[in-house]
Amino acid sequence: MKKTVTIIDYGVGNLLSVTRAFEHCGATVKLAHDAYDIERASHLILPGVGAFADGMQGLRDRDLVEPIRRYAASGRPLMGICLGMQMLATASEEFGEHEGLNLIPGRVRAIPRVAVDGSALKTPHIGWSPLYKQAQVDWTDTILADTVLESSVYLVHSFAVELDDSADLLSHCVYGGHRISAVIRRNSVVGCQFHPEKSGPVGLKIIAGFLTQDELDRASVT
Ligand SMILES: NC(=O)CC[C@H](N)C(=O)O
Repeated sequence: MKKTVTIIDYGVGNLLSVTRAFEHCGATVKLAHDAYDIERASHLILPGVGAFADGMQGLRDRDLVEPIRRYAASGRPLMGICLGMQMLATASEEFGEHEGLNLIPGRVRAIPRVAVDGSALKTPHIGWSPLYKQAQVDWTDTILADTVLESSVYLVHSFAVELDDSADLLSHCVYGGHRISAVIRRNSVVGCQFHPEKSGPVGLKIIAGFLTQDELDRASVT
């Protein structure tokens, strides 16, 4: 059955490329502008490009913060992309201290300016990086299930999520020898620091994997 994906339109997001990618994977795409649209969604996407503070202000201006938190608590699938992933965290240090959605506990901090070998590290990190899976994770029920190990994905970012609980990490990238959270997940909420809509066939597999995710039993949502 054709899945319907609802993309949150809060004034800060690359809606067109995300829409095209989900439609390419066979989904019907709707945009969410208010709480009603979010309450009716079965698969919700939080895209995002730009500054964390602007993103969260965009949600607050539209009274979308609590509806997104209620949606996540219901156990339905939610995917945050790039800035959208960062907004799933507790808070961000990007240009100050800003509260996030706190759906996956962690803090958004600047990626290091110095590589582990002591050389200077350019930011933003722009380009393709292999996606390394966490060995202890059971992949069968995740969005990465069909993804080839160490497939490359496309990133554009200067900040990254540092998780409170490493059990929420599904996959990491490596930049300058530092581990960068690439895919994080708690309950039905998943975040991609990279852009799956711009990561070619691998990105489309990850998007298709998200479409296979179904609502969790509410009792299992921690
Ligand atoms: N491409 C982006 O929107 C980046 C998100 C965030 N501002 C960061 O620098 O990590």
